[in-house]
Amino acid sequence: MEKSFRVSLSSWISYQHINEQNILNAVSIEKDVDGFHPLNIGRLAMRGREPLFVPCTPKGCIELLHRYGINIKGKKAVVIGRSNIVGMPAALLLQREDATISIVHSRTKNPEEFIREADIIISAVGQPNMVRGNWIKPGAVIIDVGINPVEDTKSPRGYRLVGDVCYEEACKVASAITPVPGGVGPMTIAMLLSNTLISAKRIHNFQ
Ligand SMILES: NC(=O)C1=CN([C@@H]2O[C@H](COP(=O)(O)OP(=O)(O)OC[C@H]3O[C@@H](n4cnc5c(N)ncnc54)[C@H](OP(=O)(O)O)[C@@H]3O)[C@@H](O)[C@H]2O)C=CC1
Ligand SMILES: Nc1nc(=O)c2c([nH]1)NC[C@@H]1CN(c3ccc(C(=O)N[C@@H](CCC(=O)O)C(=O)O)cc3)C=[N+]21
Repeated sequence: MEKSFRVSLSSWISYQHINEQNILNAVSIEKDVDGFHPLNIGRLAMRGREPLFVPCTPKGCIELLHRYGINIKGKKAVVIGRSNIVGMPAALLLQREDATISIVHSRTKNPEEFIREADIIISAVGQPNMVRGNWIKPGAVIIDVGINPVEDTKSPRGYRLVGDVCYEEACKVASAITPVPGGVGPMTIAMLLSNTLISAKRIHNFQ
């Protein structure tokens, strides 16, 4: 009994250890609606190549900029955060749109120096109210990706959601800012549906 338990325990451990890279490599690139497969990310990074799918949250950020008529070409943009799912692909997309980008991360010294220069700010950090009003260039456009729960005893859930940007301060300085909730979050979901539709149409040779 004990011996067989040991054997099954070791196989259980190898089953439970989900390896992110193995999973991402296993997803068929034609069905990679998250846009996380290394081939898709590689194509996103290369000039003259097109990814089959653009990651949903960064795609939603660019869609918001387009829909609100915000010019990206030639603008200074800062992306705060460099994760594989948001910050890095957001920076690649802005660069593809001919912005000049800076990427700020946890090892950046004096992040506000970079942020103050930017015409467009995309923040994907996960730190409530990190970006203050006096870090923002007057007239800048702010896309706040952060979804951060903060304790709020007055809310029925016991918490409320805030972004990475101090909204009350930033809305006085920015020319446009996305709220949290009701900003990028719902766009992510819409872009996942958009990518799923693109995938289905391609698979069925549908226009
Ligand atoms: N609205 C939406 O649809 C989505 C929202 N989110 C939200 O966006 C936020 C970020 O998500 P995700 O990218 O997955 O998070 P990760 O934790 O994977 O990445 C956070 C990034 O922020 C950087 N960072 C951390 N602290 C600081 C700091 N003090 N100053 C500057 N940079 C810092 C990290 O730097 P380093 O690389 O050096 O560690 C890292 O690159 C979260 O709040 C998450 O919930 C995420 C996905 C979708
Ligand atoms: N591989 C991966 N893919 C993701 O897509 C992913 C992830 N990891 N890690 C965590 C973040 C977070 N995220 C959210 C998406 C939408 C809302 C959303 O729609 N929020 C609503 C509010 C919802 C509420 O009130 O609870 C809003 O902002 O209006 C929130 C959070 C996706 N993420």
